Amino acid sequence: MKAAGPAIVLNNLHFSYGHMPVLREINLDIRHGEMFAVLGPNGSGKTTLLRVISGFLKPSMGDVVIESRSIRAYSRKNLARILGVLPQEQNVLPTWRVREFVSLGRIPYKSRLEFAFRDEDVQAVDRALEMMQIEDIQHRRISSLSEGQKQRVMIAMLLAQEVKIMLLDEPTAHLDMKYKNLVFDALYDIRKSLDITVVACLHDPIIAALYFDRVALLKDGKVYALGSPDDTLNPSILSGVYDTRIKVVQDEEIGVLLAYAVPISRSARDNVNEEAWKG
Ligand SMILES: Nc1ncnc2c1ncn2[C@@H]1O[C@H](COP(=O)(O)OP(=O)(O)OP(=O)(O)O)[C@@H](O)[C@H]1O
Repeated sequence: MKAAGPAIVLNNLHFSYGHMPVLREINLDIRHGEMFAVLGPNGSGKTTLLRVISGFLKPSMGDVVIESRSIRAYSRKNLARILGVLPQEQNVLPTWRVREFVSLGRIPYKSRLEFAFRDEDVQAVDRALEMMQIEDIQHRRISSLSEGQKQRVMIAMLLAQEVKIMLLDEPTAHLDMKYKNLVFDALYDIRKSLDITVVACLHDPIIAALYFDRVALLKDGKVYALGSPDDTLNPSILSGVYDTRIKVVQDEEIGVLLAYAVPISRSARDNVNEEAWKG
């Protein structure tokens, strides 16, 4: 049954590393089953925001509410049954085999006394391997995989964990175009069928436009814009966030806005008025 209220609420969230403020006045409600993208320039606070939402970092002020309860009220194990994190940097023992690693997603369902795998655990691992199309490499060691294959293994582990909320930090950074879409197509489908909420930090506004319901654009640790991809991924907002010239074209076939930064060398060559893009 769907829980009442949003999946995640951030109330007046602030975070500082020492004396350096990184997140300021963040107020967000993220709905159940929503695909929610966080975009923004390097250093704008995206990873820090995910770490605060995951409970890895404690906010200096404000609160994180997960499924209507403050994150402070959860034990680590209970939180791990609801929320799974794919960090940007993964420390994975290279000697693990793919299937063993994906099976770690079942640990939050085990007690200290019972570690045996039941049928439901085996099925969850099989489903996760299939969704990420990595059944054929399930017996290989992680150290022998390409970066893109490793990334799919990491996501499969979260799928085996059967979490309700996935926090993904640049989940497809190492993937080629085909596998980028494979990962987001899979996430798009499973969040619909399993009502999973996906929050992902991204650098690619095209992926945000293709797959995500809403986008928060961060700048200097604050929410600069929030709304649907159509409302936020426009040249005026993007140019303001990234402080460079952004062009947006409409894809007629799939009806989404595709945004990209215009190379400065090309702007100069085409004699573009450099002030015009600032809108
Ligand atoms: N462990 C840390 N200690 C001190 N400062 C940090 C730490 N981690 C990040 N910062 C600083 O906090 C700010 C936000 O960093 P964060 O990694 O959250 O940004 P980001 O938007 O995810 O960047 P990127 O797009 O480059 O991954 C940056 O100025 C960064 O240097």
